[in-house]
Amino acid sequence: MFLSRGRVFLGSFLRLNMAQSIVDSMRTASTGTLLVTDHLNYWGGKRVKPRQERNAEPVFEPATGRVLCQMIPCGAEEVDEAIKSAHSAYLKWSKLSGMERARVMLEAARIIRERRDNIAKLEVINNGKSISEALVDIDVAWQSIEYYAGLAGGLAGQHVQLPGGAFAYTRREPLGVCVGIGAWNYPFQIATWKSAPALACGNAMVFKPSPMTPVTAVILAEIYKEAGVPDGLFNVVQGGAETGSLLCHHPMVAKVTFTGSVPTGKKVMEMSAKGVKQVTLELGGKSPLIIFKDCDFENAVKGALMANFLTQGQVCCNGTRVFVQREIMPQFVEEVVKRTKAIPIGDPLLESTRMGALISKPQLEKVLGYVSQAKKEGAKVLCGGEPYVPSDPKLKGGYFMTPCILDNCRDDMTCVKEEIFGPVMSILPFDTEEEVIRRANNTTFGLASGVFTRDISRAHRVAENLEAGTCFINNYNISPVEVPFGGYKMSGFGRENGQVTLEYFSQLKTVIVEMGDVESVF
Ligand SMILES: NC(=O)C1=CN([C@@H]2O[C@H](COP(=O)(O)OP(=O)(O)OC[C@H]3O[C@@H](n4cnc5c(N)ncnc54)[C@H](O)[C@@H]3O)[C@@H](O)[C@H]2O)C=CC1
Ligand SMILES: C[N+](C)(C)CCCC(=O)O
Repeated sequence: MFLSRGRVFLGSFLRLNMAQSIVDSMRTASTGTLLVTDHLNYWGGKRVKPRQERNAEPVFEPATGRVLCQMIPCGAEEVDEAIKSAHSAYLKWSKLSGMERARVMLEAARIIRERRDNIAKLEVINNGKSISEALVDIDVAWQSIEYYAGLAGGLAGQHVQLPGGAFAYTRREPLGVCVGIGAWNYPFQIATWKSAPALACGNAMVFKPSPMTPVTAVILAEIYKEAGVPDGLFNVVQGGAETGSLLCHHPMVAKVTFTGSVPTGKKVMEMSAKGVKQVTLELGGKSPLIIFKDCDFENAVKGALMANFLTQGQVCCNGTRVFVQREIMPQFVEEVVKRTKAIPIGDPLLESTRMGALISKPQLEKVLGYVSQAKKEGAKVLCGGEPYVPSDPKLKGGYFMTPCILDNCRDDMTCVKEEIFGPVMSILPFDTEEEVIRRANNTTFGLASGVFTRDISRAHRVAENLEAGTCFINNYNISPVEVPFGGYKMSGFGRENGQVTLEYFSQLKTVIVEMGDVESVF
């Protein structure tokens, strides 16, 4: 699979050619040196050259602002080819036993584990997050495949006895060709969270990454192929809204699983409704993190940082509304500001870096815009919220900013109501449990929530009353693949991870068997 051909150096850049192992070459790659010229589409078991070069969009390396590659969107014919290739693989894959599918998936998980360092590096170069985080993302990715491989052999129906010796049984069957549409914040991990349960159930998938992060999903496609899936089982089509909408409208698609913003999620649901396709929507959030005065203070401070600053704050489930009980507000603010100021920002490929670059210049500007709007509305910036230029000259064109803490916030401020998707924490004081639950739930979102307290009754009472798909007690933003993840309210529906996700990628057929004679009323 990963044929190693000679590298071509262009000036000081490392240029990678088609079929050359990007992953293997990552060992020597550093920030500011990589150019990807491989074809980024993948179907029928191989990388596919774009049919036309029209509408190419440059893809940037966030840490340097340099062009990393071109993203060339797929048109209707290409989308159709990818879906047909998926359908033919589906016909073979769906006939295998769960155990047979599991064996192939375990091999894919093993290959990812073996190449984790290099896949993580490529993710960092395309996404801008720190390598320490990207390594965790890749681990969560192979764990997800391993987990669903483990469940594949257990997929089964039910036997039901009926009168007169008749009986019925149910077969748990796949849906067919599923479409995955991903966001740019966890490019490789999202592709596995969607494909692992889909493939375990016997489906095929056509995956469209975000146009800003096109490079690692195709590595996953190559790894699945190397592990032994039939050609066409997992395909990658590149593109933005237009390609995404071609996928959602295609009559051979049975289901769409989407991660991204609420407005796009609504469109995906509308388009899917026309073909009565199932949908899973994993959308944004504005999650509350509630810190009671009886918390373990050290853990609560760590939790607040974890809830806000992973992936430069570009995480859907972030706990960006940090409610702190008034009595501990001064100590909390002091400690959280001290630690936020100490976060090392810079070259995301350095092990010591804890915060890299935001995904794009427009995203950086949007986040900085939220900070100035917050100031106008009366919030006080305790630290950060400024563009940041690292001392390393190669990073001067990167999209960096200093992580920001906002105080003097009110529930009606824009920074408290809207998803910022950047490193901006809003701190809000509260007095009572009843009050904080009401305020925490006063949002159209409902993805996640968190509570720090030593009082176990209170912890479970708060968890019960928060309107969100996840509640973290005394931690935040850990992502065990064994438990369901997904939204309440406008944060979406359907789940990813956990056993229940098998339900979202399979359907039950009832088979009724008569053992006697037909009793006809005619
Ligand atoms: N919940 C989450 O994890 C994420 C939330 N967001 C939020 O969304 C904002 C904008 O980010 P975007 O990447 O532009 O999110 P988006 O929701 O526009 O895009 C997500 C995915 O949907 C695709 N898409 C866009 N329009 C489509 C259409 N009409 N039909 C089918 N697919 C379509 C995109 O190409 C991308 O692959 C962010 O600033 C953030 O607030 C963004 C990414 C992830
Ligand atoms: C991995 N985790 C839990 C921090 C975030 C995953 C959800 C997302 O796509 O933003």
